[in-house]
Amino acid sequence: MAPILKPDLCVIGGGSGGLTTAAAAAAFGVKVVLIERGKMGGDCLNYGCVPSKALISAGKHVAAIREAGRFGIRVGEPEIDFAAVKDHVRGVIAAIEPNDSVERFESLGVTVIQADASFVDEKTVSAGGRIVEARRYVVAVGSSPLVPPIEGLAETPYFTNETIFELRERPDHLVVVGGGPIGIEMAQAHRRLGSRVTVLEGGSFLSRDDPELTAIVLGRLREEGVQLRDKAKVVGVTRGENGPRITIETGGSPETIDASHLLVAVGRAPNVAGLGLDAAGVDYDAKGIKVGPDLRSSNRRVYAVGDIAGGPQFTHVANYQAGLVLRPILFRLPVRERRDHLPHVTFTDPELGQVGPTEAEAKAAGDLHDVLRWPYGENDRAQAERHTSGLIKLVLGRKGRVIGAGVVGMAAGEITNMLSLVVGKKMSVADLRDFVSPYPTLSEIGKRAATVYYRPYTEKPFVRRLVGLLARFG
Ligand SMILES: Cc1cc2nc3c(=O)[nH]c(=O)nc-3n(C[C@H](O)[C@H](O)[C@H](O)COP(=O)(O)OP(=O)(O)OC[C@H]3O[C@@H](n4cnc5c(N)ncnc54)[C@H](O)[C@@H]3O)c2cc1C
Ligand SMILES: NC(=O)c1ccc[n+]([C@@H]2O[C@H](COP(=O)([O-])OP(=O)(O)OC[C@H]3O[C@@H](n4cnc5c(N)ncnc54)[C@H](O)[C@@H]3O)[C@@H](O)[C@H]2O)c1
Repeated sequence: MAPILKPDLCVIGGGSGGLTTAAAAAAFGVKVVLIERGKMGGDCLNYGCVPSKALISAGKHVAAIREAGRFGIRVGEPEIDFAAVKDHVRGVIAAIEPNDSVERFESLGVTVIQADASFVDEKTVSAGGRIVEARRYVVAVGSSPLVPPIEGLAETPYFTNETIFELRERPDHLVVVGGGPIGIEMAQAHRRLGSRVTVLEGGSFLSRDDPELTAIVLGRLREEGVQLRDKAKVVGVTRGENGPRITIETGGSPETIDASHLLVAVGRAPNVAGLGLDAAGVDYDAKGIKVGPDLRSSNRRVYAVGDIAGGPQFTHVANYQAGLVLRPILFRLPVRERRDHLPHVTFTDPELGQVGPTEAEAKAAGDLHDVLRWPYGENDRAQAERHTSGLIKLVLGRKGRVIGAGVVGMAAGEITNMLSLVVGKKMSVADLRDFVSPYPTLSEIGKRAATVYYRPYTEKPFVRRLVGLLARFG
């Protein structure tokens, strides 16, 4: 029998959160065991961010060719080889894979076990016949596609984010259940690559974002021919003649829609099954492992990061949390997670970014003092790029502090980086006004929105009188 492993740290799950934790801890010379049961890189690399952004990028090229006429360039309708597009997606994963590989982590000094991990008691984990007794554990086991209890779904073939990227023939009519970020990103990409696409959303589309901004994204999808049906709850699925037949409830009598392919994207379920959390004394619920602001579970040796920790489900959040838990684990320092500065971006065209509260959220919390807007149409670079549809909104708290910001438009994800710094560092409109933004860049819209705050000052009689008085002195 192999000897018991007794590392300082055992990380369970080799996705975004787990790999960041393991690599950073190993860099400090700490003994680390990493356990991964599936593909290294987890959801983000294999079934999530990376393949979805690669597919979106292919769709963007199609759109650019179709729009080339606006620049005086004449090209025909692009010919799309769907299987070759999937080769491109596979190629992007392959290019990133070495960073997340077993070989790389072993070269960093991490002991990697490729097996299913399960707690056997509060201090011990078993995986692939090995026993691990670590001083601390970081659980980063992620989430899986939620399969809703829709009648007939289990008996009908359907896709999730774990299978859709393997599909090599172009869907004739893709019906997407769920109008969250997965559904909307996948809908636009498939439409651009030549499929008919219908999205069925039981509530409202992209409901976590500002409706004033999402309206611009949804308008674009409709213009491109995506059928968007909100308040259309899917209640049943059967096998139709050419694929799944979907029944929706829209308030009136039920309606049916025929698809060639069905993609289910209705949220995520935490990967708690088989993890032995009860044996470990780790409390959990339907959202995942229950953690405090220090990301520690009810078992003081066990921390949780990423999707399993029950908070916002993004790779950058998993990475941020990985950075946080290392402080108590390595340096015995206290730590407190912040959520008010976490950004997210939906990679549609136009992109949609948000950091901190939306206007409605700030209002509901009683924190809203002002909202500043600046349209893309008033930005010279947006004009040169002919991408003038878009808007930035700065949500202000007391004394001109930027507590939230949303942006929709070309490269909104990149602009969200700057806004994330502004909100995270608790900056004010004065900071945005005073920094020098290179011309002509799209990011200038942040600065221009900030100047709106000062417009009323130019109208104040006192200020005008003072300027007039000073002018007399030459
Ligand atoms: C289609 C899609 C697109 C997305 N796009 C974006 C995006 O653009 N930007 C963004 O920020 N986020 C995006 N996300 C979300 C992002 O992928 C997740 O938030 C992120 O992967 C979470 O990281 P994690 O470490 O918590 O989990 P994961 O990356 O999923 O890693 C968990 C790992 O744990 C392993 N595991 C599970 N149970 C066990 C066990 N018992 N023993 C051993 N190993 C186990 C799994 O095999 C997996 O590899 C997207 C998600 C999807 C589905
Ligand atoms: N760009 C990004 O950062 C990005 C991209 C994709 C996914 N993600 C992450 O993955 C998570 C999961 O995304 P998601 O889109 O699957 O989930 P989601 O929870 O954001 O959206 C699911 C949608 O499905 C709808 N729905 C549920 N049951 C339904 C039914 N029976 N009929 C019709 N509609 C129904 C819900 O009303 C909801 O709007 C996101 O929350 C996000 O954290 C991030």
